[in-house]
Amino acid sequence: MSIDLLPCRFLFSPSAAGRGPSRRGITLLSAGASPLPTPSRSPVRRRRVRAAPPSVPTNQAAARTRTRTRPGGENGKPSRRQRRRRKEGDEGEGEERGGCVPSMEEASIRVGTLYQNGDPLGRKELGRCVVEWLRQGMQSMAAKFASAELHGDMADLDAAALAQEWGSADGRLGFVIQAQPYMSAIPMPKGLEALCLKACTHYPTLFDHFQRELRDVLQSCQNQGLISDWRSTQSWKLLKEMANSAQHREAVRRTAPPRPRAVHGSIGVSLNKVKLMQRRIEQYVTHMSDLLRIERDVELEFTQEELNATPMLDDDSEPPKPVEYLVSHVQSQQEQCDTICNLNVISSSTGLGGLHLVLFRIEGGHKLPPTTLSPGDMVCVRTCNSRGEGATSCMQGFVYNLGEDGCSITLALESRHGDPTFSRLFGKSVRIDRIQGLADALTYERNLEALMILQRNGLQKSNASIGVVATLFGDIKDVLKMEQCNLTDWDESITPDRRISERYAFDASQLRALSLGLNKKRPVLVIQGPPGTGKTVLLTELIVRAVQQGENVLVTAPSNAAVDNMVERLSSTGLNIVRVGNPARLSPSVASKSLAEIVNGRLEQFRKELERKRTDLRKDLSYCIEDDSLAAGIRQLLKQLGRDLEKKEKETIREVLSDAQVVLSTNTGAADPLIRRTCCFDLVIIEEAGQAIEPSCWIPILQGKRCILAGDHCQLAPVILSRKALDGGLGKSFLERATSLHNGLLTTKLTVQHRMNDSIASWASKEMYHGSLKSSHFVASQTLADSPIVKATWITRCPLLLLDTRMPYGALNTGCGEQIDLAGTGSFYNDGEADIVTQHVLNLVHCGVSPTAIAVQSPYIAQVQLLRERLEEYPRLSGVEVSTIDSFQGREADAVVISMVRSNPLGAVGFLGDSRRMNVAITRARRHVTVVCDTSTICHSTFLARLLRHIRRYGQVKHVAPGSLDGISGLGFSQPTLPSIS
Ligand SMILES: Nc1ncnc2c1ncn2[C@@H]1O[C@H](COP(=O)(O)OP(=O)(O)OP(=O)(O)O)[C@@H](O)[C@H]1O
Repeated sequence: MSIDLLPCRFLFSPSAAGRGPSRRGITLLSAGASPLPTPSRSPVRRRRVRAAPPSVPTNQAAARTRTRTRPGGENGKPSRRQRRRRKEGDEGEGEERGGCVPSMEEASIRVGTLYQNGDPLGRKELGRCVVEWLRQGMQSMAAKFASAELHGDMADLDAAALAQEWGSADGRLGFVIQAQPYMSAIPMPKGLEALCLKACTHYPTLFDHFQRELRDVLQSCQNQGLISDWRSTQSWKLLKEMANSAQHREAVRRTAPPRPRAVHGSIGVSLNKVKLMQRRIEQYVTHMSDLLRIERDVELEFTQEELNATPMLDDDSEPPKPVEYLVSHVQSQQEQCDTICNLNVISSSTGLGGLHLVLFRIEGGHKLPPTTLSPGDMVCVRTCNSRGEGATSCMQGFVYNLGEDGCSITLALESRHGDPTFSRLFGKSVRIDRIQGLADALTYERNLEALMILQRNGLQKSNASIGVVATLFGDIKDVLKMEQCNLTDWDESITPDRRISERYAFDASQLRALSLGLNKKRPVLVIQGPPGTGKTVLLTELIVRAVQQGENVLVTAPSNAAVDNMVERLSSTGLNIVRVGNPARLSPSVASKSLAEIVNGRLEQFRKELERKRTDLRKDLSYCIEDDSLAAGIRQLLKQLGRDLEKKEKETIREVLSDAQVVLSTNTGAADPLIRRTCCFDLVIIEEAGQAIEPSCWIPILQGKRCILAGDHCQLAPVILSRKALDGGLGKSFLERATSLHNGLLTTKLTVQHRMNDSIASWASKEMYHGSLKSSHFVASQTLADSPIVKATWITRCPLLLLDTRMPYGALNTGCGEQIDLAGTGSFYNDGEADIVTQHVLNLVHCGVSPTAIAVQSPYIAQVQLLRERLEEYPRLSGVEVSTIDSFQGREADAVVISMVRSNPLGAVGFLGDSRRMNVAITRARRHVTVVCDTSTICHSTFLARLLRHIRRYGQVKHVAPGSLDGISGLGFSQPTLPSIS
């Protein structure tokens, strides 16, 4: 069917009004004078402006102006009553010109600006006046269209042709042209003419308004019974078809302004990118949870092995007695274990923080056997038979204390969900095993919980650490976008804060780290520092200054020892610090800062008073008859006193924690509800972050607005038992991962070490840090002999010494071979080396070196124990610290003596070849390092061979046999006759 669109145009043209009937004989109406009833407004339609129909001029503008000039409510805003009055006025008064008169603000909207801000239509900014103006124009056009419907003229129109006409590029123009007379029949709002002209030539806008107005007109007709169903009218169907036509859609798409991208309010990144981040988080959480589960399963296996390894007594054996045994799994985890059998539960009580304290005594009131158990040790508790054989299911807990009478031991047992499962221990014979590798269910749960929180809340606006999460899971563009939105600040050119520290003159790299660390807008900072570069010192200063700038700080570390080290450093700063953690696991030196101690101190008076009341009530109770109502009342009062104490305790804990400027705990300890519930921190600092597994770091990170990770990925890594979990990445620390993110944007490096003689530091620098570690000139040439109380001998002047147990012609000195620990630990010891170490330490002390300035280390626990025994034989040596390398990380000593132990024909060096462990061992020394070893075994590792070569070059070498050293003269052996090799 051929289509003649002219009549249609003509039909809708208001300019044709009064020129007589159209070709099709339709009555034409003038614009704005619809014969149809004014449509009632659909309830779903939002009308911002109430205006009388244009045909009815109103004084609304004047009324509105008047209303505007009336004094407003608070803040100049119109009060509710004024708004209501204005509304009433609007309804009652007419409008002078157009729908309304724009405010100065509206009038000042410029079309150019609208285009610039990506909203050329100015949908938002057009303002109610322009929208109203458009609506009125399109209403009158729609009325005409509907009137054609009522007069039956629509049937002749071909919808497809009309759609093509209006949908095509030309048709678009056609529609716009047709609309113009209707639009110009309505007076434009004053001052918005430019905007109105822009809007009334914008096809999608016009069409959109037209469609809505037509709907309203038709609905109104339906309401008045002029048509039966507005949706089935010819005009509506026609319009729908047009709207659905490909041409129309294409036209709309081409002219539609680009949609402003939805943006996440807190981080300024588009929602699509946020979705991508969330997907990354989910993948990460799934992966990490799997690895945690794998690791936990392997830990449980080890635990079971250990429990099964408990030697059982045979029938002829003595009555039950403590069984001491050693276990072996991973060498670095070797620890002696202890067991106490035949214990009875005496009583239980609740300790601070809801700990369930259970008191045990040996059956028959005997003394406890000699035990290596000490407060803080993790234990497993099981029921046992009369021979000490334990049941398979066990409970986990800690040694809380050992009774002073030597007969009792108190354990802190965990109760899950308020269920004190230990009640089943009552009346039974119980055994306690200490096993180092015991799978710690609580730690596992807390790590997993942190991952879940990360997944659920990580990108939520309410999450304080959203900036940190977005930085770690976004790409570099997201990070820069956040900076553009002024939400973060990665400025590296910040002028270092050169305020003089009371304690140290910081070097340039430290000052830079300090400045970056104090930038409140930097979500993440990684301080990567080789040994001795002052990470701990710097963190202490940073915490002090962060508190000065009004921040509260959460400080965590993977181990209790590292946290306690920070507590000690902060104790002298005068800050209000609180150490949270199981009181049994804290070192005595920090007890005064522990939450338990502080709370107990504050409650002392309250407790005394409560105890006095209790005693009085009990006395009263004793005078009462059993079923007396008075007795019941007293019992109630006693219960109430217990509740009062509990309440007071909770209040005090909350008070102490919220008053604290710095809260310290282990990473997993930060999941303690006491910390979680109390506050959100401005700054979270994780010390020794290179030693922590990633999930554990999320526990503190998610509690702060920004975080600082400090550590060294070339020192000890997290200990992982499962090979699969290790390969999956659980052994890679957060610090290591964050260092490589965003081209190193998050990281700052400390480059100057302030601890070691340069001969010691240069080995670490070359071997581990690509030569980037420099020595401060204050320490570069320091030796033991610098101290006025130390005799200057060739030993005390020598920073590096190798005591070789093999003679120059290749024979190993007697007694210097390695031996496997007969107790079955899998650990090694070396008698000859223990002897040489002891003699050497005696030499040093004889020269005037303080025993407390000497640290003896060995990677093997069996050797550590042997060395302790040997040194204990000499009271003069009391104060010399003997420990495994792992437990000495983070600390330092003037002189360090290392016993390498391994000496075998195969050249097996075990985990001595772990460069990170050896890096830690050597770099603990300030002025002197002695390595005692069998060089022919050790040099089988190329890494260790390079260490030996370094010592030969920059230090001294002496071949020694046990007993050849004279620890009494102080010059036990003469200076090597052979010059050191250069
Ligand atoms: N700017 C400085 N001026 C003088 N001494 C400093 C400075 N910075 C650090 N030190 C000293 O250097 C030694 C090492 O510092 P610290 O223990 O903080 O280093 P670290 O990086 O934590 O070492 P590690 O990683 O080996 O544990 C300490 O004795 C400390 O007092």
